[in-house]
Amino acid sequence: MSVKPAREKAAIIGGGVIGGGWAARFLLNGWDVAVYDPDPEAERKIGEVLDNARRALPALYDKPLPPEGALTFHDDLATALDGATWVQESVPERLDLKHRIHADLTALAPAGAVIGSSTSGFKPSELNANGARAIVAHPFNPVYLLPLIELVGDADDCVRAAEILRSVGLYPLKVRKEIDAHIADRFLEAVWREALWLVKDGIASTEEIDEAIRMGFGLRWAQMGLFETYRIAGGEAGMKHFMAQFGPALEWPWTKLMDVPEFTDELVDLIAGQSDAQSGHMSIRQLERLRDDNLVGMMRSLKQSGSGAGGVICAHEARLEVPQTGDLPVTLDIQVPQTWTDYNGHMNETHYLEAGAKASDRFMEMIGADADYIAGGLSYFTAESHVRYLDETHQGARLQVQTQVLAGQGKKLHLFHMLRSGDRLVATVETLLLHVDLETRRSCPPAEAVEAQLLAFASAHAELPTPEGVGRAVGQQP
Ligand SMILES: NC(=O)C1=CN([C@@H]2O[C@H](COP(=O)(O)OP(=O)(O)OC[C@H]3O[C@@H](n4cnc5c(N)ncnc54)[C@H](O)[C@@H]3O)[C@@H](O)[C@H]2O)C=CC1
Ligand SMILES: C[N+](C)(C)CC(=O)CC(=O)[O-]
Repeated sequence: MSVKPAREKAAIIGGGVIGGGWAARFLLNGWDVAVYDPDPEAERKIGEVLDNARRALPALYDKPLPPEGALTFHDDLATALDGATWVQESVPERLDLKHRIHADLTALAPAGAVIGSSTSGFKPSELNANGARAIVAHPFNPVYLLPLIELVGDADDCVRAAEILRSVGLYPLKVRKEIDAHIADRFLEAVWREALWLVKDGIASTEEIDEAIRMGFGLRWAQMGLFETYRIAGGEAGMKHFMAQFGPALEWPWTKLMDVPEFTDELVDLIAGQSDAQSGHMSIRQLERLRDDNLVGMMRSLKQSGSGAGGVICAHEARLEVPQTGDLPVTLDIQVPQTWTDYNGHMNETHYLEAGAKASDRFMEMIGADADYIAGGLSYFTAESHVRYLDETHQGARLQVQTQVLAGQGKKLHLFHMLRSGDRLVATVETLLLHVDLETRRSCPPAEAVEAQLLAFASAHAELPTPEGVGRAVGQQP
């Protein structure tokens, strides 16, 4: 009898904005999560973060995440920590408070557990000044979507932590030396400081500053960062030319450098007032959902090239399984992202074909026509597709595709994809693919091993009834 392995457990100490995001990241990756937070509102707040996470994180993937773990709340720290593999402290950014909490965590957490701190700026040597054993595991909001975790501290603990973080789809970046505010918050601090000056000096409003970011360099940074972007900006002459041209500007008075505007009531009111005028018509949860839908759309695009966060999702997706049920292979199992929907409030027509195309790609992998095979110069091209739209499906719905081989001999591969949402058949995509030589760009027979696997599917599927709708032409719909 096979014994199901026990689920891993994470203890979340402090369940606010960041602790809630960590809880969602672990839960949606199948971990049990125990939360310790004295705030009586913590359960409600985490519930709301979790609702937003459920509509966003699974929509990044073309495979389902593991079944959700169990979420529990505890008044007693020892119970929350019992059996935890990962302990994440996310209490407010005050060193005295962090010292008290880490003394307790070091005493009570299981000896083998990683103890991470979400601190935005404290160094491990500061956190551990009284003998604690934490590493910095600094996340980015929303933790359930953004992959970066800056790891700072003991080398062995960071190696162990990195493997766990990768298993839940995160991207650990080991910071070589501890410094105040790690790597990313050094930038964010500089940008924020300059922005505060621009508002205080009446140069720009909060809205104009946000436009200056999101209409320009913000778009560039998500896919290439700073240095790769500037390499291109140097033109054919490259990075040295870029530095020669723009380096001297660092000496000019472009920035206020280290001066920080004084946080007077007047400045705080000015910024808060402009921010209300800019975004006050939406609640924080609505803004979070808008942000998440945009992030999911952008991150799904980055998957195409494997750039930046897109590469992290691809690597995590390769570790996920598509559960198989029934006589036909399940070739796609996804949660419909918001960016697949349209002004009619349902999944847009183009994405039914996209789902069919992804199912064809997956079926090719199943018969051995995978990335290595394609790199070897052989592949399939789609020659014809027919989509029947039978029912609606919506954002957040689970969409599963099962694929029947109608014919699979020689150069031809004739597939019938059935798209289901729950027990409803919402579309069929019938596709004819031709095997091609990528050098001559002409059709040719597949390699023997691929043909053998294809024939095995084809003969098994020939025993099954022909699905309703096969061979249907446009206009024949009843
Ligand atoms: N908000 C952000 O954008 C980011 C914050 N961080 C870091 O994450 C940490 C937490 O920040 P936020 O989540 O923003 O703060 P928050 O104020 O939203 O949440 C803090 C939570 O800790 C709880 N708490 C207070 N004392 C506690 C105690 N003794 N034991 C257990 N829980 C306790 C509070 O009730 C609250 O729910 C900070 O170290 C911060 O620097 C890191 C990345 C981004
Ligand atoms: C504002 N902040 C310093 C708490 C921001 C971070 O630490 C990271 C983030 O999510 O931007």
